[in-house]
Amino acid sequence: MTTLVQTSGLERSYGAGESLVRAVDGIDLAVGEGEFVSVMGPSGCGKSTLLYLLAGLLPPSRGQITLGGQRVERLSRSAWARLRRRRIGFVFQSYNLVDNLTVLENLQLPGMLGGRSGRAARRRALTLLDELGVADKARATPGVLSGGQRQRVAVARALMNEPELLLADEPTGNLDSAATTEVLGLLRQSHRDGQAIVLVTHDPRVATAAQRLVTMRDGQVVDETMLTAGTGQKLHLSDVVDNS
Ligand SMILES: Nc1ncnc2c1ncn2[C@@H]1O[C@H](COP(=O)(O)OP(=O)(O)OP(=O)(O)O)[C@@H](O)[C@H]1O
Repeated sequence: MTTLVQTSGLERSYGAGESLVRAVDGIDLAVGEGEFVSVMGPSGCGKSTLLYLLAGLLPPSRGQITLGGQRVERLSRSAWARLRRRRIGFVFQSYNLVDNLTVLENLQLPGMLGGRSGRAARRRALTLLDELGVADKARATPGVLSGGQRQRVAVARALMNEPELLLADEPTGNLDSAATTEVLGLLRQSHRDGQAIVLVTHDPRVATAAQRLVTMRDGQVVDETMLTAGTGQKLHLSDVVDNS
């Protein structure tokens, strides 16, 4: 498998002196093209920080990040923003949709920022909304949608520019069981279509949709388990008990 993203000695601290927190403390992680990796671990172990570092939303304190063969850890904010628009999709637990835009506009905008014409962005947005089962909500604003529908829209937005890497931070954290199943189905389908995914979750059911489970503790990777994709067959849930 060709490596898509790789970190080496990745570190990120917050604060200084006695209040210094080593949120990510020396992580070497490689994710292959089209690979689906989930990350679990107790609350505060650095999962979100790791994801934000991979997205260039936070600069590392130390270490390297290589994306598609390019060293990216020292890119400027604006260079990261350009790179993210083209190559990385991000799904947040709290959806982060723009409330005063319609669903269609929420997708069209990043599509246009990613280089599509208004018409092409609209076409792509409508196709995605259709594939993700929320086409009938295109003209609604996010406020009238259920949590599950909002997260479908957020996944669609993340996929607008056909990113090589989809990063998802607790995408089902605010959803009930039925909506979790729906969003998980979308991620699985997207992975079957060749999408590389790194997913942070507290939910073992969600984690086992991946091909590989990475367990973190205290800012470090303490275990990596290969899963039988989507079945969790090789996973012993007692090994990944989430203490949060
Ligand atoms: N902006 C910040 N300033 C200071 N400390 C922070 C900041 N963001 C995170 N931290 C600290 O860094 C550590 C890792 O936080 P992070 O949110 O990455 O963990 P997490 O595993 O994602 O937690 P959770 O599962 O609760 O979301 C925690 O101790 C947290 O309190």
